[in-house]
Amino acid sequence: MTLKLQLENVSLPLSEFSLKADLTLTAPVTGIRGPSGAGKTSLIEIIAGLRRPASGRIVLNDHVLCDTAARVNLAPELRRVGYVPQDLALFPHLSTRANLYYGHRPNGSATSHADHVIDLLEIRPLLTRRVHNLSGGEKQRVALGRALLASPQILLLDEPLSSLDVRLKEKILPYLLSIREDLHLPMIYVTHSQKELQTICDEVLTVEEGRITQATLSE
Ligand SMILES: Nc1ncnc2c1ncn2[C@@H]1O[C@H](COP(=O)(O)OP(=O)(O)OP(=O)(O)O)[C@@H](O)[C@H]1O
Repeated sequence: MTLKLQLENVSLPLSEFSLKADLTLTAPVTGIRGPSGAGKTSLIEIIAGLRRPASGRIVLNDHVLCDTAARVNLAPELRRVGYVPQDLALFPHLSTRANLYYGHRPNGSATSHADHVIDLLEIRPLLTRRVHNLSGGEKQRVALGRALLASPQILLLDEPLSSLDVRLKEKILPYLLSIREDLHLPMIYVTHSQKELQTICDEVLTVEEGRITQATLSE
């Protein structure tokens, strides 16, 4: 899947500064890094539709998601944007299956897409388990699966490995690479880890006090 995500003169006032974005993303996987409190999550949430910018325009593959001048701001579920927040936001009392299919959007070959995702992430044995009984790594895979079953055109990942210990990081990273290689799904990947940036990302942006600059992967 090719990507063209345009953020045109996007501005969001935060407590100490404003987040400003004026860029076009086309890389398969764009990494986002920057100090704590720099505005990384805010940027992701604007794209996901969870926050409304004060001004600007956001266009995903020629589909207008937000245009403040035209008073357009699509609801998150209408954006074809998959989002896995830092806290995963799973429903603990529901089964893995119910969580997975929560935002399910059949994409034509519906069953095969769902089956493919479930097998790719190796979560079939977990389908009938309640989510609150799953391990951290299992929950992470279920959250990824839920986002993928909504057939997004882009996947937004906010520090997907940061809460996992080293052993689990090593286990989950290959699944993220499979999403990249097998599903060819473009991603925006927020991380503090240079290793993750180098392993999974094609380009990297740095966010500092709301300002976004292009960086190189080797820095
Ligand atoms: N709803 C809000 N209104 C105003 N300011 C906010 C809001 N949410 C967060 N902020 C502030 O905006 C700044 C950026 O927050 P954000 O969560 O986007 O940073 P971040 O780069 O993702 O940080 P971290 O790496 O710690 O997750 C912080 O100073 C935060 O306190």
